[in-house]
Amino acid sequence: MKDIVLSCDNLLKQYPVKKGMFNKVVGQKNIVDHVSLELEKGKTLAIVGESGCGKTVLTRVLLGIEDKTDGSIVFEGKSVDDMTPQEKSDMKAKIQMIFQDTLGSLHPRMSIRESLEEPLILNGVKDKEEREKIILDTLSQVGMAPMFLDRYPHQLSGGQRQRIIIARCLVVTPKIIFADEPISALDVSLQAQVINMLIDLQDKYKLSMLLIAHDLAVVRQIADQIKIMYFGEIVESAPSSEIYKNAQHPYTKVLLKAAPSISKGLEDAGFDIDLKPGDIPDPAKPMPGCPFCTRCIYADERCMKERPEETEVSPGHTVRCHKAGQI
Ligand SMILES: Nc1ncnc2c1ncn2[C@@H]1O[C@H](COP(=O)(O)OP(=O)(O)OP(=O)(O)O)[C@@H](O)[C@H]1O
Repeated sequence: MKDIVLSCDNLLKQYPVKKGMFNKVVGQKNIVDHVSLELEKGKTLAIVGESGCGKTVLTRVLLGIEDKTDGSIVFEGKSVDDMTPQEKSDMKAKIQMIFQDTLGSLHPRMSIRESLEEPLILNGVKDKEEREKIILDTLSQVGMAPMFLDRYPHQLSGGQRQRIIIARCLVVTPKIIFADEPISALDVSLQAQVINMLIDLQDKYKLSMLLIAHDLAVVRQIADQIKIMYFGEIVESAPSSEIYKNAQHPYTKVLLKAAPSISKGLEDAGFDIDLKPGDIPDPAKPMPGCPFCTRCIYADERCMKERPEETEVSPGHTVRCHKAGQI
């Protein structure tokens, strides 16, 4: 049986559409559009989609930084709607976040030791010696020497800072890590190191990971499950290997083609498709059909008029596309 640590069902996040000099609210736009997902213990779920598709808003709502408009979120078997404020704050402590901006994620005037000590103090670890022991243990887990403790963020390289940010998450023994583009700001040579380290740490601590990325190459090595997000919706969802071998949605195929390291040799498998010149729809002006139809080379009249339902093409592989199986 699956051990689900965090899930959401039909999650909806709307923002008001404002107009005119007085910012009058004239409607609502769906930014996270009825998203459902399950995060399993010790596994990585990747959400992949281009900039602006709603990935960050989804993580903010899941974390409780922003309120959901509708739908449900369940953490360790309990709905967040039924949680006391204390339970909500315990949940937040068990979910830690890694961002891509390594410099902005650490306080510039705090030494590395202070940065690692702060979450421990906030989590009630009162004994200084105990804090130092946890810090030294965690530092070695991320492959950093104790001499870095007295340095400041600007004295570290991007890769070293990302290790410290990961250590800062780990000191409070989280259950889940949300990683928002954790390696996109790093040099290619460092990317593999950080990904390998995350894989090792995940295995060691049985961490669940929600990995946010705009590139399918980045998540290939680490994701167990991949969800492709477009315009606030999950348009394809499958186990990782299935996405790379048997993608069904044209948008997924475009993303595969855009990742040179994985697109090589895949042309014959139908991944050599391009985008039609067209705009991403405006969330403030919802359209009746498939949101991808303005950029899809296969779109026909039905795609313009009728929103595709989610259909299962094989066990655990779902897609929202009228053309699935035909292209
Ligand atoms: N507070 C807000 N009010 C209104 N619209 C917002 C707000 N926050 C985000 N948005 C809009 O929601 C959409 C999704 O934003 P989001 O940051 O989640 O995208 P993303 O997929 O994470 O992009 P990126 O990869 O660039 O971070 C964008 O169009 C953004 O302008």
